[in-house]
Amino acid sequence: MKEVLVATNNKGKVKDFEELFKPHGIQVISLKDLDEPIEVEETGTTFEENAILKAEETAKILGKWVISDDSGLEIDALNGEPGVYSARYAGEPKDDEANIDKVLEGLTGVPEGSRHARFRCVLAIAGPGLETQTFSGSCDGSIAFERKGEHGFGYDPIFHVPSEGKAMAELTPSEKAAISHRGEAMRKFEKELPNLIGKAGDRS
Ligand SMILES: O=P(O)(O)OP(=O)(O)OP(=O)(O)OC[C@H]1O[C@@H](n2cnc3c(O)ncnc32)[C@H](O)[C@@H]1O
Ligand SMILES: [Mg+2]
Repeated sequence: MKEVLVATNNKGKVKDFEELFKPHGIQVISLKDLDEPIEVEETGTTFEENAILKAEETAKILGKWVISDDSGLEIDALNGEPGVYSARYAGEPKDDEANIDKVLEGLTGVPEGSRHARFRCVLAIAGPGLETQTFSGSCDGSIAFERKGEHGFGYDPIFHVPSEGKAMAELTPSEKAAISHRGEAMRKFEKELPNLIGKAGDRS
């Protein structure tokens, strides 16, 4: 496995995955690199359902193993919103800045101690001859009052990471990989990697 197809159209996720696969010498190819667009409808009600949908549908279309990622932000004071709707919280088309504005407005008047939130991520791997597997991770923090930092994507500028004393967007890619929801899911996936490479070898 010298390259891996990640079934995502999100450039920010692609960068995270490049950082995560770098130590394995594995190159990341995403749906953005394909000639034909693939956009799987995310009709599930959980991160796990959507991750499986994206991985299985894309694997069926391409006829090879793919990894997908479904993720989002859960804010306690907003009863778990935006959750599985994180990408399009402020409506179509997907707009990270508008999503952040909507979260900050929703939390108007909510004091510092009541702004707990968590990022969640479920990775799924699916493909020919493989039983679909999932790996999950989460990252606890709180929603800041304003944006900080230039790294990352999505809600990173307003997600305060207490262990680092910084916003997620202030962390370098390798610092984010070490503590993020995607990093945690990825480390579980890594444990399974030797088995998966073995299975890939059996098929060739
Ligand atoms: O479905 P794909 O094509 O992978 O791309 P997407 O952006 O639509 O991805 P999701 O459906 O999984 O929605 C995840 C959203 O949650 C947010 N999100 C997920 N992980 C994040 C992270 O590490 N940092 C900041 N925001 C994140 C961000 O708004 C994403 O658009
Ligand atoms: Mg999506």
